[in-house]
Amino acid sequence: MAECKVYVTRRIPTPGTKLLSQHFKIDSYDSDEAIPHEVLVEALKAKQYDALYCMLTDIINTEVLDAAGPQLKIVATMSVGYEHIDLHECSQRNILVANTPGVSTDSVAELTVALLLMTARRLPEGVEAVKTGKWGDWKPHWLCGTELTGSTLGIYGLGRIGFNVGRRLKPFGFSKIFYTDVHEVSYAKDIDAEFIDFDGLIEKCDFICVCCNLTPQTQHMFNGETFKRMKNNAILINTGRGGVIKHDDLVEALKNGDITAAGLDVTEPEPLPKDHPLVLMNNCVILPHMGSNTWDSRNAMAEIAARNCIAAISGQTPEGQVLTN
Ligand SMILES: O=C(O)[C@H](O)CO
Repeated sequence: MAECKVYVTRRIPTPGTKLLSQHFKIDSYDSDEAIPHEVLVEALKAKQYDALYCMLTDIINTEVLDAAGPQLKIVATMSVGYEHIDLHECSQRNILVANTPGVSTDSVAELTVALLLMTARRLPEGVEAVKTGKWGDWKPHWLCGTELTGSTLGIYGLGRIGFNVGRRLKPFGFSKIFYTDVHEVSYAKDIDAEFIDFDGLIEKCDFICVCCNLTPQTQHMFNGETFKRMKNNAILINTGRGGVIKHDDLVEALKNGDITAAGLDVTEPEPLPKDHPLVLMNNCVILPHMGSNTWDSRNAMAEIAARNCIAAISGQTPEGQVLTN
């Protein structure tokens, strides 16, 4: 049997390369930076790769798939999100699509809790004050934040990550946990979470954690109209996808006091320019999309994406197969 070939769009953690090298001849973009789209297209042309191992920064569209050619069996992304891949086009061409579910659940859930606490208790402002010599005498009103105890928590998207955020936050003593999803899920009872529609979620919750994927249904669900209906004391946390929030509207909502604060690990666009109004606001805490940045998660993600490629060339169902139709 001819040797199978994979194109890898970035330097990846060693466990992924090790596994791939047992089954494939590997070509890769030898950089820690994202491959420019036109470079990816050129790299794939006439090379007859069996597998394309990509990242969430690579737009896998018709142009890329045309360049890869009809022998391509799989697009395996080293991410949970797969909104950068044209699923319809892959399905038309019988190309499998696979992601890395499960292995970054804990890391993203942990970071969501950290971001919620950072935002609620204004920790970045405190750290900044110490570093810049603004820590003066103790003052009754200085840097007061919001307590979690007794508040209502809303989780938008109770998948693996949303559930694990709820599980970690429950011991903080929220008076009630609500969740909104496309339908009710039985495991919600393990964290005593109550199903509620989107209107109820935004009107009742003091904290809302966005933990969903970006889909046509979730895109810009948090917009000017939504913010006007949220509680003025509400704090919005997003570790799902930036596109779920309309950022220009969030700027206005934070300025007008429609909501109190926001904590974002994902933004639209990414990276957010350093002079973006949200970056300059004290009531918005922004992290550079680092939810899955732990060695455990990244090594596991690299490995599962490699296993997905191997499954595809062995005629097996990849464990992270995404349904494309
Ligand atoms: O989709 C994912 O896996 C994450 O957003 C990357 O950290």
